[in-house]
Amino acid sequence: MKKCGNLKIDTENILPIIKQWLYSDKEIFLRELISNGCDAIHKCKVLKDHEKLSIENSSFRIDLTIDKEKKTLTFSDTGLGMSAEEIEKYIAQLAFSGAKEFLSKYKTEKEQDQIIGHFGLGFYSAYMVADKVSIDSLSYVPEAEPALWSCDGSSSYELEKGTRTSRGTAITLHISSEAEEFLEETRINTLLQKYCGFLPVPIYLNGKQINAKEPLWLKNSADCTDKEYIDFYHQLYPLEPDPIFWIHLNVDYPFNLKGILYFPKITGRFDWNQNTIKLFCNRVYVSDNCKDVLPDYLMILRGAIDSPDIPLNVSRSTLQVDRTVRQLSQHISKKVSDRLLSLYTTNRERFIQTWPDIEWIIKLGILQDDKWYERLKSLLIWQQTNKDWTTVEEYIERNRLSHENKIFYVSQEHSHSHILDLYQAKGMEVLYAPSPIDNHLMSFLESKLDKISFQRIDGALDETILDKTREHTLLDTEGRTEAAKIADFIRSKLQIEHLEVEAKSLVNDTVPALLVIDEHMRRMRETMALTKQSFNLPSKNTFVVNTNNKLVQKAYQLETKEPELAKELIHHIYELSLLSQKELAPEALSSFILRSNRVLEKMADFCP
Ligand SMILES: Nc1ncnc2c1ncn2[C@@H]1O[C@H](COP(=O)(O)OP(=O)(O)OP(=O)(O)O)[C@@H](O)[C@H]1O
Repeated sequence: MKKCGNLKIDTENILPIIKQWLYSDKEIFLRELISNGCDAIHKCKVLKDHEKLSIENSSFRIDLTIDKEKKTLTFSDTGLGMSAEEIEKYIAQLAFSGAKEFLSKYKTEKEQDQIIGHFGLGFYSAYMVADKVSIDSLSYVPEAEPALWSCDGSSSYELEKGTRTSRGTAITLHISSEAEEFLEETRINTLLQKYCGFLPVPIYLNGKQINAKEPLWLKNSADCTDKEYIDFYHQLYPLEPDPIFWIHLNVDYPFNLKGILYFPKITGRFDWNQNTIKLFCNRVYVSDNCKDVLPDYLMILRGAIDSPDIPLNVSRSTLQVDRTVRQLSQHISKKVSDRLLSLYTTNRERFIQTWPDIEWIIKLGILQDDKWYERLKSLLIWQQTNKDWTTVEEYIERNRLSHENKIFYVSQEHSHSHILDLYQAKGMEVLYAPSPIDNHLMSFLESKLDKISFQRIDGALDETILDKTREHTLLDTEGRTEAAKIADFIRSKLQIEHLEVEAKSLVNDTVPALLVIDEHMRRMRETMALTKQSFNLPSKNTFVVNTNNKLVQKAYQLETKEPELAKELIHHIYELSLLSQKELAPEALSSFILRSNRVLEKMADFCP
């Protein structure tokens, strides 16, 4: 048997569902009721434009009044009002939005953009905080009768002749005992600032106006001064230092979007998961959750985005990710990259100054988004140890003859100084790569750019820091060079498993030794540490002693007369190189200090 039917809703059950599940936060009732008042006023303006109504714009306002004794909160607007029939049609019929009906009658693109409601449910959010709600309304239609509707949250309501004498609607919430916080003026004031601070209609709380300012994003960027941008930033984030620069967004096609994005000054650590951009829909604050509207690497930006085209769910607090959202995200990414490029090309000095605040965005974007990489690869700059700034391409070009396609770097300014001395002795350029993301970035660039490789200055023993003219190449009777014998001697004194030992002629005599840490293994180890993986990678280190260094030569000569002291010295030289390369384990520090004292005592013995 085949049967067709219509789904039925049991009205007894629908209100509890709205109360408990539809809205994430109780406070949202405020946004919903004010939005309704705004819509009602906007509709009046449309009727006025269509010459159906003659009134002064100055009469438009929404008033909130708290009556603590009666435990009521009243929203009164001077909008178009409702007749008894309209209340039955729009309010008593759930999920029927008068907004849609109105728009189909008076439809123009402009008006569509400005009406907030469209689901036909928002009014019922009042029952999250109220036991009973009444509506006293007078329609704009000449000779209309006021209507008074009230409902205690059950499925029945009362409708009678109202008392209102002026056009508009007053909605009174009899606040429930669990929601008495909403009878506090300060609480309501804070919520009004948050949700309604930028609404186009004046809103008053107990007679005081809340929202005096037009949102700056609506103004033409050519008419905004720096001061206005900075003041607006402080209005959104009162405790933050001044932003470094900003981008004014204004798109009409293929979607409608306005907003201002700020690059914040980075102070201390920042949280990429923190939602800091405020999302608005027709000037109503919707959420701090801009995830998906912005790519991850831009989550650190601040500011406001206002778009009627962001597809919100019924509760208006989360978005549905669809094609528009993805387009929006790509558009914003393009705008931000254009801004960075223009700063780099027009004012490289300022770009460099702001680098500490923007480098994370640029680098993370390069790793996460190929289009971003293509657009911004030319402005990825690195500071050199001589304090100049360079791009990889410029570096490669300058050093083509001395070390083709190889880029030398150090991770930190104050570590590796003994090795840096060797490079500087040969006038070689070394970059700083201090941030934790640089490891990934260098591996990424190696995969993108043909043949280039990054090498930390202790990542391999580069030919350029060897002095071949002073190499000990003479063979003894057993066919061994002096350097090989020194290496054997060091190995026998250290006796450290898996540690390679070499003796080389280095360009700078004052450096006794250095530790060569395999570049590839070290990067893997650091990545694992960053991602908190505990797998213990074997290290692949080579201890290189300098055959031109006096201390190394002395220790070698001491072997016959004072073998114990020679051993102490070699261990000491080894641990000093670990220390200067930040490789000395914390638990080895106390034995290092004890040995230092013993060695110094011995030295003192030699003094007269
Ligand atoms: N203050 C008001 N003045 C005039 N009409 C109102 C007022 N409040 C509500 N209405 C009418 O009741 C309808 C239903 O309101 P409700 O808040 O439930 O849904 P909505 O605003 O249409 O959509 P949404 O659920 O997206 O907010 C509105 O579309 C409007 O026609």
